[in-house]
Amino acid sequence: MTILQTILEHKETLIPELLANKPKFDVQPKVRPSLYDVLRKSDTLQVISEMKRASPSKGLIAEGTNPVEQATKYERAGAACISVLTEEKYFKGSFQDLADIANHVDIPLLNKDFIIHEVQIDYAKAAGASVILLIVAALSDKQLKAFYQYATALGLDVLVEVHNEEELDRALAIKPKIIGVNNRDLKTFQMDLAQTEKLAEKINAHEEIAFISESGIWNAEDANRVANVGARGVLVGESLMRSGNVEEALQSLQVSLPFFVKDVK
Ligand SMILES: O=C(O)c1ccccc1NCC(=O)[C@H](O)[C@H](O)COP(=O)(O)O
Repeated sequence: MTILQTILEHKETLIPELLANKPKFDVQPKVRPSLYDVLRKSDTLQVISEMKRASPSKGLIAEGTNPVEQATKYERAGAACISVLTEEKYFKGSFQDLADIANHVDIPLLNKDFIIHEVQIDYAKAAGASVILLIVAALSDKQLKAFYQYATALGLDVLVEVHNEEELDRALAIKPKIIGVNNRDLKTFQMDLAQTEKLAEKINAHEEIAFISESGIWNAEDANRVANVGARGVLVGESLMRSGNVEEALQSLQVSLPFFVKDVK
């Protein structure tokens, strides 16, 4: 069984618990900028900065990190969006992390989790997220479409994540506004920025899509590599979590976009 299957099986066991408890968090209502607009209006590569304590591929990364302090550092350094992992068993995240961060930052907030049921979208919204993640590899076509529609009806942005061309074709069928190419193969953990390069042309044929590159971004060279094929943003976890100077590390990734077109009013 792959780690993705293991995570999804574990998620399934949690759904009855989520359904039994109405999502309730002490979160002040806030209107956040749309992630889509931020990506489309900026002429530098936008950094979606992740609160990531641990991962299946790397084990512990930064276990004792205070999520609000980390998110505040990201916001001050100019992050476009904060990504918060809420999966507990493998990533040591929580919805409480998300809710706490929501009360302390004003930029878009992505709930990074493995969504397989609509109730998880209710939790994301209740805990203050303005963006959710749908992983194509984890969903049937029917689920993908239904969850996309459900989330957008709730006013959430949706990041649709793909890793290969077959997943990209399935994603394009629902006409998403934001696509993320994950450079990490979630089945083998193999990392290759070439995935972003391989899929870029097909994504760029859809002018209205804002496309980002996810995982394995460590420095300006990586950032330039994905910006050069049309990515408008990067999703970065480990390198920022491990950095002794978050501001410097984050700002080194904000490279100029070679093909910038300011097309959103
Ligand atoms: O990070 C993992 O090991 C992992 C394993 C299985 C499924 C998902 C996983 N990560 C989620 C992510 O997509 C990343 O946290 C995110 O893109 C940031 O990646 P990185 O900058 O490489 O930490």
